[in-house]
Amino acid sequence: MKTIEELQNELISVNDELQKVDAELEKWRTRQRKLHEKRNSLKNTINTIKSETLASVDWAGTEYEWSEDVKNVLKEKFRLKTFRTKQLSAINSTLSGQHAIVVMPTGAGKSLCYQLPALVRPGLTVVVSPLVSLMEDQVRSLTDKKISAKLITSTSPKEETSAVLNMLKDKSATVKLLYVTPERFAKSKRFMSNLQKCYTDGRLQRIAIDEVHCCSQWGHDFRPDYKYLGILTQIFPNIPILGLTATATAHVLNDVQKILNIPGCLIIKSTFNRPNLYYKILEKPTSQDDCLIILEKLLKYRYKDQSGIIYTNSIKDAEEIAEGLRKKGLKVACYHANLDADIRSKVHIRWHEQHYQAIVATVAFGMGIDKPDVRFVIHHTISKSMENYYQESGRAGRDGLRAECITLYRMQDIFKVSTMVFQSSAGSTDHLYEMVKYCLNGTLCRRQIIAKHFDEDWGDSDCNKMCDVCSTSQSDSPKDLDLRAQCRIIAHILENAEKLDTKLTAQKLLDAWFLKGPVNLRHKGKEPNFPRVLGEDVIAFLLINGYLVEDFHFTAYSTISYLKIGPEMSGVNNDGFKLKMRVRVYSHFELSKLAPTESEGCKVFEETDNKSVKRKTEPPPQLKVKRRLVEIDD
Ligand SMILES: Nc1ncnc2c1ncn2[C@@H]1O[C@H](COP(=O)(O)OP(=O)(O)OP(=O)(O)O)[C@@H](O)[C@H]1O
Repeated sequence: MKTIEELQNELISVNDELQKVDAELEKWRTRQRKLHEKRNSLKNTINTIKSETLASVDWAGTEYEWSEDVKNVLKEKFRLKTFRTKQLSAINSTLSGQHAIVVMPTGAGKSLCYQLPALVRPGLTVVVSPLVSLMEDQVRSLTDKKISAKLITSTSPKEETSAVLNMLKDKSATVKLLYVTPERFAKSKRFMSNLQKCYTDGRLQRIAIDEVHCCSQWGHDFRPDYKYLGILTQIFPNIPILGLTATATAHVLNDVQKILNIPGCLIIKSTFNRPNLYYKILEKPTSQDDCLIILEKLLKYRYKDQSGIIYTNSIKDAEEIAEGLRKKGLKVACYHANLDADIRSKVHIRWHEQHYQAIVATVAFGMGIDKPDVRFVIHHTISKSMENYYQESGRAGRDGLRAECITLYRMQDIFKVSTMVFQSSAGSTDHLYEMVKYCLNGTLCRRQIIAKHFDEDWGDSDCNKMCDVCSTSQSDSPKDLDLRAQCRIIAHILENAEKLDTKLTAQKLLDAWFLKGPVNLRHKGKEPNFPRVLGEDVIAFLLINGYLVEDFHFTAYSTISYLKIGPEMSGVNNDGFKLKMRVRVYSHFELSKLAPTESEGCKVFEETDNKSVKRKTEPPPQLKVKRRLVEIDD
């Protein structure tokens, strides 16, 4: 029998070997991870090249066998004279049998891209849509045009659902468009087997998927049942899929292609520039009462008799502001997820009917808003990302006429939003900081910041003085604030607080920096020789650039964001440390003067039959009222 010493020696050598194996495994795991990353990146590159090759084809031609019919249907059925940008390309590509994703900004006219082809070819187009209210609107509008369209929802009467399901098996049926929710594909066996019959009879023409970004977890409206749509290409081979969305980030588009099993498909993207929207950042006062005075002036004078939306980031704010404005004699209503569906629907309808001038809402007031004459969207608090901001502000000016997108910005709101973002699984502080960058900017065209977000490049003429930066004549050259000394002071304050076992919020840090608050937290130097409001900009600037980081702490009632020294601050005491911040230029803005109505920007691009692109002003389209906004068809 072995001695204990021998066994212990054996144990040591086994441990040594295990350590070596662990190190080896770690090496292989790292290699495996890298190979996975490389594989994904290669796949994405191949898909992008495939998409780009398809996109390099000129799809906007008028020489296709169906071109004459397309022209006639546009005029006779839809009573429209010309196509808007990329509509004809989308129509020709889907009629050619291509799988495609159409990316157009909100209000650009995506619906026509599948409604018109449905009438040019025999058979049925199935449209997947996430909201019952959107489906009802579309079916109503098509029926008005004498186009045969149906929908099935969980609330449709049994006989109606049955009739529609039978229609799928009926070779002589004349229905051209059928609207369903994604849940129908996932949960109704009868629907799927009847649709299979429709397919084997050769009557399924195409599947259009509206708001296709809902497939992706990276999108802003993820809907789990959209994932199920990936099987469609297997069940219905050769049936073209046409996805439509206003979300353009490459990450989401790649994900959507993967989920739908259409990698490398054609992507038809029109510009995201909305030339008729005027973008403006307005200094937000610290007190709610002062905020109300600004909002009152805007609604009473600048947007007198005009319709709009005020977005807040909490139900409490929405209720307080609506109440405050009502007390000032304004006709506004509140909208948030805690209200009953009936009340929300009533509020929405009355706003459409111009009974309310504005809706004070949380972002629950979102997808499905199709009021063309929204002349202003005011953000009382910043959005949680640029993507969200673009979608929310984009609800203004759908009629192509001038509208204003105003954001009230103040440093304190960063932390209101970051604590919410930190608690939710979907958001990210990186995305929020992009939004903060947009607000802190006072020298670069706001459109250029938005364009960067969508991988686009817009020049001065694309803005045409339709943002506060471009419309302000900047006589003095921009000023840079040297932050070397101030950074050292801020780092010192935070180090000292840590020694005292004290955590500092941004406000407390500002206090200590401006020699206010508890004496033991202050520094020994002089107070900064600039106003505190510029100090707020400095703190925000340091935060979004990694010199400061947020440290979130939970209490029983809330989440608090404290500030800590960030990784970029490590070199602050080195001789070579340099840091400058461009000082914001505040533009003039008349709260009490009627907003301008005319501008070059009030034009929308149109794609004509002969492909030349020209500008044209449109009359506002008819009002459409969305009934139910948020139901999910289950
Ligand atoms: N070629 C066109 N000429 C004039 N008006 C058009 C044209 N195409 C669409 N429209 C009108 O533009 C408006 C917006 O269209 P639609 O609802 O399809 O937009 P959308 O891109 O789907 O927007 P959202 O993303 O908000 O759903 C509608 O009133 C529609 O009638």
